[in-house]
Amino acid sequence: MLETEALRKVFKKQVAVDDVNLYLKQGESVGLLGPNGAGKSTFISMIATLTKPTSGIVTWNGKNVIKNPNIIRPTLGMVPQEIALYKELSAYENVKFFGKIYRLHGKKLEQRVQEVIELVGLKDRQKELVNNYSGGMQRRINIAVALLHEPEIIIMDEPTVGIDPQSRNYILEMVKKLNEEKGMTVLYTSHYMEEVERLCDRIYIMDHGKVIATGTKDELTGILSSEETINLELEQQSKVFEEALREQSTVLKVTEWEKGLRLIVPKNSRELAGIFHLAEQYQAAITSVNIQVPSLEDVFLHLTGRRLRD
Ligand SMILES: Nc1ncnc2c1ncn2[C@@H]1O[C@H](COP(=O)(O)OP(=O)(O)OP(=O)(O)O)[C@@H](O)[C@H]1O
Repeated sequence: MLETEALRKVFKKQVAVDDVNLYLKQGESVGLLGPNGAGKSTFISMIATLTKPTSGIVTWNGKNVIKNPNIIRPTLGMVPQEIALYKELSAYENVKFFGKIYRLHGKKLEQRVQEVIELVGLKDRQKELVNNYSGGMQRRINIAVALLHEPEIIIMDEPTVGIDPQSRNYILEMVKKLNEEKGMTVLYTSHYMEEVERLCDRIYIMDHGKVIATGTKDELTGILSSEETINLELEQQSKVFEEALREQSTVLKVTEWEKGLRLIVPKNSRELAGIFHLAEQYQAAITSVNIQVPSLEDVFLHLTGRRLRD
């Protein structure tokens, strides 16, 4: 239904999106996961026909969107990262204003305004000025605006960044409902792996403008089925211990985390005895050990050598 082929955007010499192929079937919820600067915003803004690609194709039901943006615009709802609201107007007035831009009027306008405000859970507070809203409530109104014209597909650009946990949870649940109960197709970008794990049927992992892996969560973590992660909590970080671990042929990767070190080792390698031995040798005090099944974060680490939120 929506497909991109070798979609590319170069700003001067900076390749922001590097020949990305992606597809979304009707009713699917697809996640685009990547760190800041991976090219997610630029990619989706090309799909939403807000940015012109340097090269490549976007099709909607087989028709070329770049040549004719009106093929997709009426059926697409876009939730941008920044808040695009009039702060000195009430939430109700804001939504109504955008409804008129979508050429809704009269009873239909009033009905849709109330439906979307209810959907984002702000019916009781719709008459308040947006200026008095929390960041999370403002995001919810932004989402309401994107839903006004009953789009078939909604594209969300990191809708939970910088907002309170309650609004975050509300937004996640709402996206899930829109997808599962209303059958809306969703393209959701985030650098929080828990969010795409929770919401998305399929995931594209993006880094430096490229898609570096794609699949269901199980398929992606399956990349690491031969490995496991060991989290070592240390009394304090120890560079010599870290270096000694790196030199072990059975330790595939070592990274620091706030409480100690994280190691990737082959599954069932029985590496722990060796690790304790080294810790003793280098006088590193291990306070806790935890072996974890692979997450999308580990997949990202495995593929790039960096953590998603470095
Ligand atoms: N208008 C622009 N002019 C020049 N460079 C740009 C422009 N927009 C984006 N870039 C660059 O393209 C790269 C990808 O940026 P983009 O905003 O698409 O990434 P992102 O994954 O959405 O990250 P973020 O979450 O920080 O927005 C970055 O290096 C960014 O600096």
